[in-house]
Amino acid sequence: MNLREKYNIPKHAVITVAGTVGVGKSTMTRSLADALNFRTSYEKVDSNPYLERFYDDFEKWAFHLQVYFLAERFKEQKRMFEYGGGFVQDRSIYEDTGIFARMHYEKGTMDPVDYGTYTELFEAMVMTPYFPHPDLLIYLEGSFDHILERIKERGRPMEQSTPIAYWEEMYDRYTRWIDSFSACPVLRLDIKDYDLLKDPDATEDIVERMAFFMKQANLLEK
Ligand SMILES: Nc1ncnc2c1ncn2[C@@H]1O[C@H](COP(=O)(O)OP(=O)(O)O)[C@@H](O)[C@H]1O
Ligand SMILES: Nc1ncnc2c1ncn2[C@H]1C[C@H](O)[C@@H](COP(=O)(O)O)O1
Repeated sequence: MNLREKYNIPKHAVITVAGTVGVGKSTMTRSLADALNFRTSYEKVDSNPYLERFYDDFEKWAFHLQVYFLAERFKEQKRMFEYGGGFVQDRSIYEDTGIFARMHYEKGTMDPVDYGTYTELFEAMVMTPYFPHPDLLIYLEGSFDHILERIKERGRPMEQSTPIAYWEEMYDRYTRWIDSFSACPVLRLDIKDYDLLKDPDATEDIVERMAFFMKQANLLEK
């Protein structure tokens, strides 16, 4: 019996892992998907044709990158729908608009006309009754220093050369964003409370917490 069956997690659930850069979303996505026997949906980093150019010149590439991410996430949404769920997804589409696009617009590195076009496109595609929300969003949080340490440890060159102020701004925005997020139920996990890389029991503890949370929210299989 896998952990999904043991804890009655619905077979068709879509679980999204959210949080700032470097907090541990991809690692959590992999562990949960393995434990639940779910498929994964990752965001494209290595094969993303705009990401490095974007980090080199925010103003020039912000719009291209946002449209690219929006298209990619929408395709993934379609794929998850076609499989009928049973997915763990690395980052939500809501973070693209609520954190990244908005931050670049408000900090002056995304043109206001581009931002308007992007927002209209996002709303037409996502803010419709036909767009299914995840069943659960797992929000990973931790201290800024801990997260910065992880960004350094992972060592993606384009992120190493980005000023720390950028990560600080993003961190603060995430903290405010999650407090008002209401598109689906949110389970918050503090990264100091588990270590998926060193503790073999950590994943089961998290699945158990998920099941407890989903039971309170009436989301479990009967
Ligand atoms: N639970 C964990 N315990 C210890 N280190 C972790 C944990 N999760 C992630 N890491 C490390 O932190 C770094 C960022 O993790 P990653 O999953 O790539 O983050 P994200 O997808 O949120 O950007 C990686 O070096 C990863 O090995
Ligand atoms: N929507 C986005 N706009 C700008 N940058 C983004 C967006 N989504 C992801 N990113 C960046 C941030 C990181 O450098 C990589 C991957 O994110 P991660 O949180 O490490 O999975 O892409």
